[in-house]
Amino acid sequence: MTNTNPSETRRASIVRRQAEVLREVIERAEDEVIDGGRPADTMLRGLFRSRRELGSRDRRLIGDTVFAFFRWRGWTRERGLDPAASCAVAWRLDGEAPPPPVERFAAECGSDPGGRVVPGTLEERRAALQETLRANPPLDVTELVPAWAGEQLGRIAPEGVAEIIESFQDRPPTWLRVRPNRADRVREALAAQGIEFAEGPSEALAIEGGFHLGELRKKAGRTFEVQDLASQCVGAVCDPRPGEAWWDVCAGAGGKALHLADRMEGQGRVLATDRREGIVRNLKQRARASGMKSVRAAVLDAAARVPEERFDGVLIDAPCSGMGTWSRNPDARWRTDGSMPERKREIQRALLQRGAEALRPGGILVYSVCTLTSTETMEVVQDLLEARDDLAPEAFPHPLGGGNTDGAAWVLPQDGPCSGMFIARLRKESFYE
Ligand SMILES: C[S@@+](CC[C@H](N)C(=O)[O-])C[C@H]1O[C@@H](n2cnc3c(N)ncnc32)[C@H](O)[C@@H]1O
Repeated sequence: MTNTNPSETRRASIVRRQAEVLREVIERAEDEVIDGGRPADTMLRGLFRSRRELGSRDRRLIGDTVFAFFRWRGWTRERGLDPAASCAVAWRLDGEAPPPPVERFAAECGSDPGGRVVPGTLEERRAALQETLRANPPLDVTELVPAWAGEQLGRIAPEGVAEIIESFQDRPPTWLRVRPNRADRVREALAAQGIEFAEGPSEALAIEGGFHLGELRKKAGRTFEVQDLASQCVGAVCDPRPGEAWWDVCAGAGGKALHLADRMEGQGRVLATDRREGIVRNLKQRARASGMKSVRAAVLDAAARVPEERFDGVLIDAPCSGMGTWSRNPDARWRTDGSMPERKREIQRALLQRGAEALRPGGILVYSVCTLTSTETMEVVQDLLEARDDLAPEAFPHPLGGGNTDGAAWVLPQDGPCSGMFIARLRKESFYE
């Protein structure tokens, strides 16, 4: 008769169940994300809604595995490892031993190549995996992104491609934007909840680990917004003054519109538009919850129509290929095709033209995109300057230090660490009207 320990039996059954769910989720991820182009976080949200039996630990395990799978796909799946082995190797490359359900999933497929857990530099991780896989041709850092992306990065940072790709392989912290004069309250609330944080530029705070946003809100109220550091840099480049009127053309959920209003200390006006109705509804709720009376939200297709009013400042945070967000959304690199920058360039050009029309003489136009392609950044600004002789680049201090710019700045993902962003500032000549 064998002696079975009930808690071990229970643990084994949990591991078996989690391994089964992982198998199903990774299969779905291949179909829906790679073939169907659906963002991995949207897929996971849908899955968790339909599978209420999955607890918070299951959800964390699944989420971490799916994101690691996509983060390292260029060296695993794309190099012929099967999905289960790709998951196990991805955990090691992230610097942790694969948890038992991942080990079991890989063992069932008989495919785990093993190897060391490597928390070091990207080159150390590459070398360790090279030794394990004896890959031929040898693994290269540029394989961690699609070839078109490597080529675009080479155009904006010929010497810095490897460093940018390395920054895509680590998860950036969650950044909080502290609202004016609320820094003490936010810090107290974080300390009261035992949430560790680091100080960033302009009172931005970085939280490395997970935390419960709802609980923090209960304690700190609307004294902060969750906003990536690169996105906070856009508000700094706009630098709106109290009393001004600004148009945030592509306001989305309103992160930057609220920042503009805060920087004007509520004494000014921000028209925040987006062509998507649902997101404008969210924006209205968010502005109301933050007590921001100076933000007015409206649905508008800005490529087709501009408001009658003329503005002191126009911000165009345009739709783009999103390469700057690849550390937060590692799956995006495998579902974005190389024609996207060229396709986005068309809408970016149209939005910039409309934005320029809505500026008063002497007004400021700020163009930002969370991407690192040349096609959607310098080339779009060049197109605009060729099309309109009433606009000129205006120098501004780099928002993360490092001196004055000549009218355009890169925020690189390794600078924060944060998302990557391009920001240009132009002024409309005043003698044209
Ligand atoms: C990069 S996102 C904006 C993010 C937002 N500014 C923020 O800080 O959260 C781009 C936005 O542009 C919007 N958009 C795309 N085409 C548009 C158009 N023709 N007119 C207005 N908004 C548009 C999209 O719906 C999307 O929300």
